[in-house]
Amino acid sequence: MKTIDELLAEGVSGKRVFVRADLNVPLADGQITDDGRIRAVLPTVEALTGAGAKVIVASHLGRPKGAPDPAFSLLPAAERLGELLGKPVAFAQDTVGPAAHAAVDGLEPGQVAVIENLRFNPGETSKDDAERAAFADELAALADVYVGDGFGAVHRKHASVYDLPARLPHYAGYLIATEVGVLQKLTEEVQRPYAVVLGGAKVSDKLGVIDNLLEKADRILIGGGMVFTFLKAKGYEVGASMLQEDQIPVVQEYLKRAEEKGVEFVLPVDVVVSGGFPDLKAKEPTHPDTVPADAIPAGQMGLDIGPATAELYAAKLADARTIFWNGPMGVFEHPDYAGGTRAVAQALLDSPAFTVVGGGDSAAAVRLLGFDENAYGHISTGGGASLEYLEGKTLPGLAALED
Ligand SMILES: Nc1ncnc2c1ncn2[C@@H]1O[C@H](COP(=O)(O)OP(=O)(O)O)[C@@H](O)[C@H]1O
Ligand SMILES: O=C(OP(=O)(O)O)[C@H](O)COP(=O)(O)O
Repeated sequence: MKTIDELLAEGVSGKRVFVRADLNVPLADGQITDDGRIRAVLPTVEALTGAGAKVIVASHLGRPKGAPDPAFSLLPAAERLGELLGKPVAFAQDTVGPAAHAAVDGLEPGQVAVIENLRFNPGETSKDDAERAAFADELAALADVYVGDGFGAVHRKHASVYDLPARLPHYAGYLIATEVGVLQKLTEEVQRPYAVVLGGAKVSDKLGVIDNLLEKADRILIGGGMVFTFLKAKGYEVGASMLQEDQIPVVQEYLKRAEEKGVEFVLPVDVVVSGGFPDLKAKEPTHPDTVPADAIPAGQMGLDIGPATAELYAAKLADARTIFWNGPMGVFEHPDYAGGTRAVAQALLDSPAFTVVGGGDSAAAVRLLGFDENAYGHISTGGGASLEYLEGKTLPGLAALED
């Protein structure tokens, strides 16, 4: 994989450089609540502007449905990027249309333009190779060189991640190089016991990863929205909680295999429930209940692991030598449901293990709950990406950067 240092050595002055970043930051009411992913791409953008490149920064944000949707505009991220760079950043209100071309044509060496959300275009995420290729051709027309630095999206076979680098000279940015360096070590020299903590809301993505983790980890602790498919698989009722009904047989098979292989699955013993999903804007008290994990009342929604579970998980992490954590334990954005995530974040710090926290929301949670991000072994900007990397899978966005 050629890195950006080689590009800089070759010279980029006056060249149009397309930086595929992951600026998929959490937003509340249109405001960025954590800018970690924007800060993570600064070294790459600053090196390029410093060398006189015309820099085009592109990213997805959220999961819009292949058409413009103001709720998912990249404008707030572009503004924040400008603040962090300390200079104005042009913003194009389309991705490959006239506004994007005008913004790029208007760039002087050392200047930056952000184009609108890549996923406003159906070609970006299409499963149809020809449709993705056509969109990649349009993106390629904007630039002379490609720098891949959106680590959080390298597991996606999307036009800007996978097809575009094939059309331009391509290099890995500093973030991708750093992430891969740390995670590679984790695949080669894992100190045991190796504990993996999984939570969050992207349940179908992450359940698949467990198949492979059963071969690698000694202990797997489950929290977040994933919990309820496990509880249901054990025969418990889960009320109105998040549930992947179709995955129940898969989870049952995981539980069986774990027992055969001596891998310890640790599931919640208690759950914090409420009558519905909390209002994350108002953040008013919701008066939740804590109930045993096998007694979630009908109509109640599980929104965090309970305090007994938090204590159990801390104990299960205390003697681990390696811990990988992806996915908040609950709806940490509301103070009533942040306890489990806070407890796990603290348990990682209390343990002597090498600790890796992966994922946009997990990394944001650590910072928003007031923990020192530098106290962890590594904070990865990618959750799904780091999990799939640790599985040993070939990731489309990394393969595309190979020569
Ligand atoms: N029990 C739950 N029910 C619904 N959502 C949950 C639950 N637990 C956690 N979440 C949500 O999961 C989201 C993060 O999930 P995800 O995107 O998978 O994590 P990451 O970005 O770290 O990979 C958070 O916004 C959080 O509110
Ligand atoms: O937030 C992301 O992944 P993550 O939640 O696994 O860290 C990336 O921006 C990828 O987004 P996607 O899961 O909508 O493809």
